[in-house]
Amino acid sequence: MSPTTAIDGNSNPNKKFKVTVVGSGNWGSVAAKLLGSNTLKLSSFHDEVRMWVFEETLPSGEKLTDVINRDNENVKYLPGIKLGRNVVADPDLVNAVKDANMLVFVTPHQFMEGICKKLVGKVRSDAEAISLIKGMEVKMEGPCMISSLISELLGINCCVLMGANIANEIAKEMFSEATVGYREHREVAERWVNLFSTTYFIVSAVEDVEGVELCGTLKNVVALAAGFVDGLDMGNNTKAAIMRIGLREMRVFSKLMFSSVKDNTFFESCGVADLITTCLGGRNRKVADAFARNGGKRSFDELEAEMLQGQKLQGVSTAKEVYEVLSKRGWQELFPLFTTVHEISIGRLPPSAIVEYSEHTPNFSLVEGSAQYY
Ligand SMILES: NC(=O)c1ccc[n+]([C@@H]2O[C@H](COP(=O)([O-])OP(=O)(O)OC[C@H]3O[C@@H](n4cnc5c(N)ncnc54)[C@H](O)[C@@H]3O)[C@@H](O)[C@H]2O)c1
Ligand SMILES: O=P(O)(O)OC[C@H](O)CO
Repeated sequence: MSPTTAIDGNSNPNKKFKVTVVGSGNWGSVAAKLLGSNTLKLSSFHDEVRMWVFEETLPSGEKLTDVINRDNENVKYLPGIKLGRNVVADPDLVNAVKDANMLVFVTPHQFMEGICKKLVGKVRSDAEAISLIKGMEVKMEGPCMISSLISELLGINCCVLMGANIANEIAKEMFSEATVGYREHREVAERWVNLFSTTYFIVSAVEDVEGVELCGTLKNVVALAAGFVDGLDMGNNTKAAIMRIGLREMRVFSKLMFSSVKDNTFFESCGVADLITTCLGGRNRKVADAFARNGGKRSFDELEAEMLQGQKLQGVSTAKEVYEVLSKRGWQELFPLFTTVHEISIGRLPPSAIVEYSEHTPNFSLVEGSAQYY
């Protein structure tokens, strides 16, 4: 960082950063609230935070955007919490991003490719992005992290922010931590840390975009396994074992995909802490619990629609995406937990298989970037 650069990475005292949040679900709305309260306090940011809303009509016949702007509350995805008057909902994606030089992406991962394609050529060339999205795409060449999708399609740098962050708790300003992952540009990471930090939301930065993003992405698969265990009333020891095995598979998978991934990242909020909170209190765990209690007879799609009222699970599609990567490489046996979670979620195996696979689980370690048995 140069000596003339301020703590927020702004070396030009006349330049003000303008923030737009792309997404307005449960976490998207909480992020907009948190950012809106900070932009009012930080002199190098414009007060207004624009929030792109995927427009929908409420049962009352009103548009969600109109209700958010009138009542200052996202009544569908974050009821009971005021967002702050400087958070402005906008149903027009291109209009929402056009003036922003700090773009916060926070939608379910399955919608991001379509969103990015609509934004090609529409964002400022000097914009910086951050992704709060836990998920990935799988292409012919292999996995494509959402931050890479944003960077490649929009031609802008993209950091990530992940952590033990159940949105409804942060909305109530309960203490938690998060991790920013960045590549090379420390001063940009510091600007994001400054923009997100509050007394109840403690953010730190590590130079490991892929490690941070894969932690946030893969823990959702382990959360499904934890939910199956809960739904089968298997107890705390079993759940702890699933979390340990899951963490190990997260680390091995991440390091096989990106040799740059650092072991220490797994000890940050984005790693072990997010795994724990998701396996205790997340939506993936909750719906997987119901799936197991129904003996796998009701699909995840059906349960998601019934239990989450429009909110989206990330774990089921991530388990499928991870499985595609594993099967292309012939690695299923190296990742028995990830493989079994996918096979249970599509009904190929019963929920009880979540512990049965362990009888023939190979132990493995990483030696010079490749998986080896030990
Ligand atoms: N909710 C949490 O506690 C939490 C915490 C940390 C990270 N995350 C991550 O943040 C990301 C966003 O999750 P969320 O909780 O804000 O969303 P959500 O699951 O609460 O809401 C779903 C959102 O998707 C939108 N949507 C529906 N159809 C769409 C379409 N066709 N195109 C675009 N958008 C559409 C809805 O309008 C809604 O805003 C996910 O990757 C999630 O894993 C969530
Ligand atoms: O509710 P989940 O399972 O989508 O998890 C929410 C967050 O990712 C927890 O950090």
